[in-house]
Amino acid sequence: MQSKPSFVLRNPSVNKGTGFNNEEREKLGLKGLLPPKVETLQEQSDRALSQFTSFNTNLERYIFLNCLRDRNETLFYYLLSNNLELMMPIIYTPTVGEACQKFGNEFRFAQGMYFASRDKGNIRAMMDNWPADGVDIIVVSDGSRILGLGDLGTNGMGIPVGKLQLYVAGAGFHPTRTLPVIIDSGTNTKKYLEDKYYLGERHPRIPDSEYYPLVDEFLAAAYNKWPKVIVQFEDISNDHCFTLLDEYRNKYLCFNDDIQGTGSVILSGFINAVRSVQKPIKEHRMVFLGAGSAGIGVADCIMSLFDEAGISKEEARKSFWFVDSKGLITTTRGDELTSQKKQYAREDYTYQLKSLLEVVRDVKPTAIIGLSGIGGSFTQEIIEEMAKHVEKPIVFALSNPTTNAECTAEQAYQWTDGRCIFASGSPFKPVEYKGKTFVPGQGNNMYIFPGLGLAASVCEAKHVTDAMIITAAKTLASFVEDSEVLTGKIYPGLQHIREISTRIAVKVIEKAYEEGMAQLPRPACIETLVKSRQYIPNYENSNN
Ligand SMILES: NC(=O)C1=CN([C@@H]2O[C@H](COP(=O)(O)OP(=O)(O)OC[C@H]3O[C@@H](n4cnc5c(N)ncnc54)[C@H](OP(=O)(O)O)[C@@H]3O)[C@@H](O)[C@H]2O)C=CC1
Ligand SMILES: CC(=O)C(=O)O
Ligand SMILES: [Mg+2]
Repeated sequence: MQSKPSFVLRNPSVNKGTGFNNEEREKLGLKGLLPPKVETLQEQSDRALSQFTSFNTNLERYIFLNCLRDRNETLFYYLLSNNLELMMPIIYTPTVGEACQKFGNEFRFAQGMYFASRDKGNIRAMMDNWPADGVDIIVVSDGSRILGLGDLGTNGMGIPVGKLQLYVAGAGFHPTRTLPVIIDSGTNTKKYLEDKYYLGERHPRIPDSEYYPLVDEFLAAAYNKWPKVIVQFEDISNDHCFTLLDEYRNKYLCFNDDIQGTGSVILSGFINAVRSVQKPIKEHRMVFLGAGSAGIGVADCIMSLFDEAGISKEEARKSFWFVDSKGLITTTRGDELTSQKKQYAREDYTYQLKSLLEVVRDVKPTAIIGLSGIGGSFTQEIIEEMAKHVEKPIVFALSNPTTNAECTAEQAYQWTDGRCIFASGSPFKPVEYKGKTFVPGQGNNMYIFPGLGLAASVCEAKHVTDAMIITAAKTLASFVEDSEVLTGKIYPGLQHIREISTRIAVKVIEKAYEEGMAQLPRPACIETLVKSRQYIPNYENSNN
C-alpha cells in the first residue's frame, strides 16, 4: 500500500484527529478514516488528561505525553499549557532525568537532530534534512552533564526536547520552529558504552582538539542556515561550557542556560529572599556548595546587587564562600583553580576547611546555596548549625533531579523550625509543619529562559548581555508582592508562566533597545509585538 505524501493524520503539526470537522474530512479525503464524532479540542484534551492520570508511573506519563506530541502537536500543547503545574514535573525535572537515563530502552521515534564526530565536514548539508521551513530556537547539549546525573551521552536528548517544550508552552515559540540538538562527542560512562540499547556513538569523549572544531562547525552551520536563530547551550560539562560561552557570546546570538539562566532565576529568588529577611545585601554571608557552571553563574549574578549598593567587586567577593569537592576554595589550598573559581577563592584563610559543616560553623552564613548535584549534602547537623545563628536562614537546595537535591523541603522547614526561606530546583509539595502550610519555591531556570529567549528572538538581538539577564531576574522578582515575600514566598505560581514570560520578554526587549542590541526597528508597542508572535495552541479553520 502506498502512503499519501501529505497524509495529515500522520503529520503531528497539522493532525487534528477527531477534531477534523466534516468539511475538512471531505476535503482531505479522511471520510471513513476517523470515528464519526467530531470533537472539540477541549473534548480531546479531557480524554487525554484522563488517559494521563490513568498511568501508574511518571515515566509512563512522560512516554504518553511525548507520543501524544508525535501524533497531534496542537492537542499536546493545549493539554500541557492548561495543566502546566501537573505536567511540568513530567516533561521536565524530575521525570525527564529518568527518561534520559532510560532513553535507549524507551526510544520510540526520533526527535531533533544529532551531529557526531563522524559528521565533521557535513553538518551544514545535514541541516537541510531538517523538515521544517525555519528555526527560531535551538537548544543544544552534548549530554556531558545532564542535571545532576552526570555524563549520559546521547541519552541527554530528553533535556533539549523538554526545554523546548517549555519554550512553546511557557513563552509561545512556534513548535515547528524549535530544534533540539545533541552533539554526540561520545560518553565516558562505561554503563552506556556497554548498553546494547545505547543509541549514541560508542566511544569515549573525543579530545578538545576534535570537540571544539565540531561545535564550531555546528554553530557556523546553524547561523548560516538560520541567521536569526538563538542557540541555548544546555547541560554541557564545566570543562567546556565556560569556554564555549566566552568564545561565542559576542559572536552569535546565544546563551548558556545553566550559567546565565540559573544565575538570573536565583538572583530573582535572592532579591525576594532579601526582601523577606529584611537584611541589606552587604550583611549577607553566602556559602555555596558547588562551584561549577550553575554556582559561578549564580554568584556572578548576585554580585550585581552589591554593585547596585555601591560596593566594589573586591569587597563584594568577601561575602561569598565556595565549597567544591575538595573543600573551601582558597588561594592557599594548593591546587590549580579554574579562572572562575579563582575570582571567588578566599584569600583570608591560612587553614583549610574540608567539609561544608566546618565552613558553616566558621562562616555562620545567612544563605546556603546548593548547586553541587550531591543529594542529601545539606545534613540536619549543617542546617541546624546554620539556623542557630540566623533568624530566617535562606536555604536553596537547587540540584536536580529531586534525588540530587541537597535536602528536601520538609527537612529544611523541620530543621529550621519553620523559619527558613526555601527553594529547590525540582518541585516539592507543600509541607505541613506545626499547623502551618509552607509552600516551597522552585528556583529553576524554567522561569527565565522562555521569556529571555523570546525577547532575544523577537527583537532580533545581536547578543544576550548581562544587563538583559539581570533585567529578566528583576522582572521575575517583581511578580511577588511585599505581603507575599514576608510569608516566605519568593517565586510566583507556575500557572502564570505565560504572563511571566511575556513581561520578561517586554522588559528584556526594552533593555536590548536601550543597549543598542535590538536589530528590529523599534515597534510602537513592544508588548503588542511580543503577543503577536506568541503561539497559542488551537485548531485553525475549524469550528472548534
Ligand atoms: N535549579 C536550577 O535551575 C539548576 C540546577 N542545576 C543543578 O546544579 C547541579 C550542578 O550543576 P553544574 O554547576 O552545572 O555542575 P558542575 O559539574 O559544573 O558543578 C558541580 C560542582 O559541584 C561540586 N561538587 C561535586 N561533588 C561535590 C561534593 N561531594 N562536595 C562538594 N562539592 C561537590 C563540583 O566540585 P569540583 O569543582 O571540585 O568538581 C563542582 O564545583 C546539578 O545537579 C544541576 O541539575 C543546574 C542548573 C540549573
Ligand atoms: C534546570 C537545569 O537546567 C539543570 O538542572 O541543569
Ligand atoms: Mg541545565
